Amino acid sequence: MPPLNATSLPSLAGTVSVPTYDRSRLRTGIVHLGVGAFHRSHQAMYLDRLLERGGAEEWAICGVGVLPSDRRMAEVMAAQDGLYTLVVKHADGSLDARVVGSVVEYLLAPDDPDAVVEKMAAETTRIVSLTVTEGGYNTDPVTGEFDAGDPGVVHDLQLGAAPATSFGLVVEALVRRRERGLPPFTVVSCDNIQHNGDVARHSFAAFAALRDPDLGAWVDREVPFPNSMVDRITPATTDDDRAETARRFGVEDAWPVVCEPFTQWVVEDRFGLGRPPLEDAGVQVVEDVDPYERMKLRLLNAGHQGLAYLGRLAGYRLVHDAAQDPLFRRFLLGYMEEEATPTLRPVPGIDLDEYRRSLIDRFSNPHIRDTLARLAFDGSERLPKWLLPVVRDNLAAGGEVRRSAAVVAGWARYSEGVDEDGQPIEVADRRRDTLAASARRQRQDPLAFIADRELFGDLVDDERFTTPYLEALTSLHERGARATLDTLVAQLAGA
Ligand SMILES: NC(=O)c1ccc[n+]([C@@H]2O[C@H](COP(=O)([O-])OP(=O)(O)OC[C@H]3O[C@@H](n4cnc5c(N)ncnc54)[C@H](O)[C@@H]3O)[C@@H](O)[C@H]2O)c1
Ligand SMILES: O=P(O)(O)OC[C@@H](O)[C@@H](O)[C@H](O)[C@H](O)CO
Repeated sequence: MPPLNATSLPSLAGTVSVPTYDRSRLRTGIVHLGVGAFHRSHQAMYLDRLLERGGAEEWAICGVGVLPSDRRMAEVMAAQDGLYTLVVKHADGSLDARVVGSVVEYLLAPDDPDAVVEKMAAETTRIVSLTVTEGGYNTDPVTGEFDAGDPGVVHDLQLGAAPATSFGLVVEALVRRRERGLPPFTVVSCDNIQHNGDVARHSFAAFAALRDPDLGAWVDREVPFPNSMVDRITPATTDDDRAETARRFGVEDAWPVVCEPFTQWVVEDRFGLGRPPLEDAGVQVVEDVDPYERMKLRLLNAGHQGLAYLGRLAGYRLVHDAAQDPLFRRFLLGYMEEEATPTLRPVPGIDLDEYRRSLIDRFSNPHIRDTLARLAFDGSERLPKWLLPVVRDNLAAGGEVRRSAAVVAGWARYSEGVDEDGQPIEVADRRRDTLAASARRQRQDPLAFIADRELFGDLVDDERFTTPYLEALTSLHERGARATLDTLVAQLAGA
């Protein structure tokens, strides 16, 4: 079996769908920072669809790895000429595979930061997009302020330093464009953050202002940052995925990507230098993305947080196993119906009953084999941004918060780093040490975990939250996750 690359591509056409467009004629119009699993299952897939239809030849993608840990991706992209296999896994076990051809270049910033800056500064680049995770915006979880003390930021602000962060790279490219009389590109964040464009604007303008206040004001004023809502469950690729891609589709791909069938991208129509005809690929281009992103982050992503900690404590490792458990289904649906949905705005064209049910079905797809560990990664960047806004809105409106409080208590118990069988839990979080220290104190001082005001603000002062939180935490300590959920679900059903 030949390895996947431009030369072997024609020979694969019999076993897998491959690009029929001429990749040698494509031009790069988009530079994407953070080419991970999600970019490859989502934005690059939409662009591949457009390229297949024709008429978007100037919108091919140059991928960029910002971190040294992107080296493996750089090697694979170089060896495979940017090609990779996207394997869609349906709930009935059937698979579709397609070799995606829209990523035509890849640059690793730590090797050559100037090449990355020049690529973004080039006149042909009209969009810079990002999937650099929630933590990649370097903001305080409660205040939203940019962290000027971050070591990468401090480094990038030194005179003459080669940029090593997204902020340093993007702002330097904007500076060069401005000096050359070129208008700024549009920055499109595709991360799971409410108002991701506004957050990106705030962070990039704050960094630019630290270089020069006038530059900060210019970025804030002149660079378009549309908000977007993005959705497609995409787990990390495993060796089994590689083997299955070879066996089922005859493709020897060092880094395929697997995902669910569902996909959605809703983006605001604010592009300074034009955009691809995204609608033709099924993207919803709207005036205001807020209702969509609120719905998705508060139902899907906060729902994921509900599974991540309590599911792991109850002994599960895989998302679908927890989601198929009737107790977890009732708990999750209850959270979605009674706590998240009352905080949403009407969402054009969406039946929320149907949306909630479809989420449970999506979580239950056994072939995705998504892990609870992936959902629990960097909880300190996620839970405060997805679940705590639901709590705050409900407290303000006199609404229900008991299930949300149980999820937060689950996170607190999980952060102790030991499961209910006494086995270690690998807590992967940039604040792991702080979380572990406060979680370890909570057996004596039960509010210790949520006393961290950087994460929880003033929630610790509100008895309407602390009372159910303490009940859940005590029950998790004394009776475990299952019994805690059982009681809560029964109580709330009778409420
Ligand atoms: N995987 C999904 O199901 C999914 C779905 C919707 C949205 N997303 C969004 O995409 C993001 C990435 O998910 P993924 O599955 O591609 O993860 P991944 O781990 O496969 O890739 C993450 C990429 O982000 C880069 N990155 C991380 N921190 C960074 C930083 N501080 N600066 C610059 N680059 C940084 C990594 O180097 C890597 O290239 C998520 O955090 C989320 O916001 C993911
Ligand atoms: O990717 P993260 O870390 O932002 O969040 C974990 C999951 O909730 C998330 O990846 C979902 O699978 C995704 O948002 C579905 O579209």
